[in-house]
Amino acid sequence: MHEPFLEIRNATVWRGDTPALKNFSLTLRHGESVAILGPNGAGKSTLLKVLTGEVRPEANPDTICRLFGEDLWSLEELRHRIGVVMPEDVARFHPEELAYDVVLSSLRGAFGRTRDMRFSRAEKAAADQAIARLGITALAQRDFGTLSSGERRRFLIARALVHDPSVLVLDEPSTALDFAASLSLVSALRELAVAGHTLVLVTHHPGEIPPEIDRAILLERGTVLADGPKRKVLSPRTLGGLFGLPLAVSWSGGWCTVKPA
Ligand SMILES: Nc1ncnc2c1ncn2[C@@H]1O[C@H](COP(=O)(O)OP(=O)(O)OP(=O)(O)O)[C@@H](O)[C@H]1O
Repeated sequence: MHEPFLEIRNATVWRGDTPALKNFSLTLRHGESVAILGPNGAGKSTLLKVLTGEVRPEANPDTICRLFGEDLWSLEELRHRIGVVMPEDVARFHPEELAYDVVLSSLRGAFGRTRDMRFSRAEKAAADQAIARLGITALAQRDFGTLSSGERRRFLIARALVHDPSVLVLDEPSTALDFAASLSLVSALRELAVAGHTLVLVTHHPGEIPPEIDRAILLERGTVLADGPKRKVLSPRTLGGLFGLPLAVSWSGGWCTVKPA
């Protein structure tokens, strides 16, 4: 069994006055990509924020929260171990930022390059490599604001990969992408999974979980409703109960299709 990079036991996580995760337990391991699903407000983004060290559970004697085997961690160190792709990050860059610098500035934890930032040859090579992996080298000298939504999303993934993290976290990566851009994004994710990255994919769409991700975790009101092989978890009964709709689920080549029953 691979080492866990996230171990949470009996954790309650508050967001303002809301217990966004309640008595929550979950283990995620290197080498096992997962898809996390659940209705709006179920706690998916909160779970990702625990994983990226941005929020912590309430301190209780029986609560455990370990990231990469540590009870305490530095955000700087986590940044090297976890690549994070949040669609809202697109808006953090000036439209005239060079697409290449969107990727490169990740090495300084910055959202854009300033004049005084200097980068070594090795750092530039890491950016070139991440950009090449996403197939966007030809776009790297364009202004970020002139790229399509799908192209910008690819640059955000390259930005997340520039540290060569073992774990890549993606929060609803296909939001606002058209059909073709979503398909192309999913194929980029498949390549990353095949290349050995562990993906943590939050999605509202069972149909975009690639065959390379077998484990599905369903959240409901801050708790884990179901966790296991996706064919078991994404059943008409469980999904239908969660969303309050009669649903039909079919499978083909590791892909899931959900329709009204
Ligand atoms: N900054 C905040 N302040 C107060 N409450 C918050 C905050 N962030 C999240 N919450 C609340 O915590 C709960 C879980 O929110 P979270 O964003 O984790 O859900 P989610 O499953 O990611 O939802 P969605 O699918 O809508 O993105 C919700 O009830 C939400 O209103």
